Amino acid sequence: MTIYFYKVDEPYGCFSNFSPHGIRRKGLHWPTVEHYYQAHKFIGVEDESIITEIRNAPTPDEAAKLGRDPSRTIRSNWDWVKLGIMREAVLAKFLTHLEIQAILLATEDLLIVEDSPTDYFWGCGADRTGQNHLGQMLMSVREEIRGRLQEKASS
Ligand SMILES: Nc1c(N[C@@H]2O[C@H](COP(=O)(O)O)[C@@H](O)[C@H]2O)[nH]c(=O)[nH]c1=O
Repeated sequence: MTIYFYKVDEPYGCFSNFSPHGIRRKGLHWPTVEHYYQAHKFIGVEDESIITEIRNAPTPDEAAKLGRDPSRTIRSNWDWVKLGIMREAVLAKFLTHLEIQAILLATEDLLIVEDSPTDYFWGCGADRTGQNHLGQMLMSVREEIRGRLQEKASS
């Protein structure tokens, strides 16, 4: 069995970066992982006010829209750093919100796939041949949390 997810209001919607599970990083609150991810496209760029604008966006869709605005220049090393930034945020999300941590752990060793019809990097794309980096990340976070809990139980 494979777990497919995409929209927040569909099964396993809590695995989406758009789910309403905030994280705290370096003293700041981020309403969703998507807000955090999109804002980090602009660290070190000339006008960093966009970072606050994205953090304050009323919805993750609005944050993504701002982050994807083609008229703005994103940091030049984005493709090198985006996986690390996303993992940090996804791990923080599942360490913070125990009710969704339980949902993630209950998937045991099942394959998790972001069933995005358009995204062949984070998701599987329309024909399901995409790289599924978000699904892979969720499985790696699942493994890490499982290890941490085992360590805690045996100490
Ligand atoms: N879930 C979901 C999306 N997918 C998310 O989009 C992000 C990638 O953004 P980018 O690097 O700017 O292309 C990443 O968090 C991926 O999981 N996109 C959407 O427009 N709506 C949605 O409900």
